[in-house]
Amino acid sequence: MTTTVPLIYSFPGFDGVADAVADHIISAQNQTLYNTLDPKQIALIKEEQAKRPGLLTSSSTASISHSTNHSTSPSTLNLSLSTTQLTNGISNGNGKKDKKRKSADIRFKIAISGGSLVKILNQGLLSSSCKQIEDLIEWDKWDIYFADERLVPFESKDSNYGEAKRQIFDLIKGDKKPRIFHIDEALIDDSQECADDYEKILINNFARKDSVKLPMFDLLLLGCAPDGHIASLFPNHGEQLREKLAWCLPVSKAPSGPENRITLSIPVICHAARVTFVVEGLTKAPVMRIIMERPEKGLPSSIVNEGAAGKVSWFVDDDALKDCYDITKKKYKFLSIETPNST
Ligand SMILES: O=C1O[C@H](COP(=O)(O)O)[C@@H](O)[C@H](O)[C@H]1O
Repeated sequence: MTTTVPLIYSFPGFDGVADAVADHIISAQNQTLYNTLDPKQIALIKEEQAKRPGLLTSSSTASISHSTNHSTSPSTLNLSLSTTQLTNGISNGNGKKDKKRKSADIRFKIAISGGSLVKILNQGLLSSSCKQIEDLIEWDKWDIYFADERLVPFESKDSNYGEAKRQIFDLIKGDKKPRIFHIDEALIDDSQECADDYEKILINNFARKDSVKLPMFDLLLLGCAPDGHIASLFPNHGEQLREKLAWCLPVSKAPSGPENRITLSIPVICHAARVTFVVEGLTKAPVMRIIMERPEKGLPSSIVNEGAAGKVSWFVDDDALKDCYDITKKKYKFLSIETPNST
């Protein structure tokens, strides 16, 4: 394994991480939906879209998404386009314009993890002192997926979807809601069936007509546990870490937390447009040192640092970085919201 250096942003504490992660998410959202971070340009595009609802705003890669009964807010067949650019039409590759793809169809496709990340997202997106955020997040253009799920009932505190619902989705004000793609709770007793079913949702949404080798999330948010697992990929589960084909894997005998789970595979994680790790707290200091200074140990996050090189960033507080000496920390530059006091 070569040494690949990801971007490491460090912050004095939890609030600083939460504010920066919120800014990072909004920037990914705007880049996906408008292909720009410039608020004036975004306002202009929105104005144009309001005047001409059919305006095409995107080109290049198109993925077709179709909501299934797994989405909590089903809607109609939908074409979603990943890079945006104001244009009057989209070339279908033969130089012809495809009139069907409309700006309103572009979705921000994000996958989130469970665990401590959920609190960070609650703080950064919904409880921030920065009031601007409410106006900047376009929840109704989000498709939210899960990087992994623990196979327990949704009402359990161990359920990633359950906790995200209680701490994020249920607290979104107004009627503009995201579409949420979670596992089928009826399948929690069979991890293989549950993983296959979730993979089908991904295939349906990312590859219905196109032959797509891997789904491409616009943003994938990952945590990292003290034992080094990310999503539900555990350090000593070699077979899973080496998986090349499957998008979604069943996990049994997880060494910490609920034993049975499903998880996105390493190739899917590495294929995302942006892979972002969010880690805070003293308990993470030992594992952060191994990840940052001993990549040859091959922890799951080191595999991702390498496999998704150039797209990976880490948002970490000073406690979690306290044992890392041989790293270059970057100061995070706010791109979409005003720099809050916490950083
Ligand atoms: O089991 C899990 O743990 C990881 C890390 O959680 P954290 O609380 O240490 O941040 C989490 O990312 C994953 O989604 C979850 O299933």
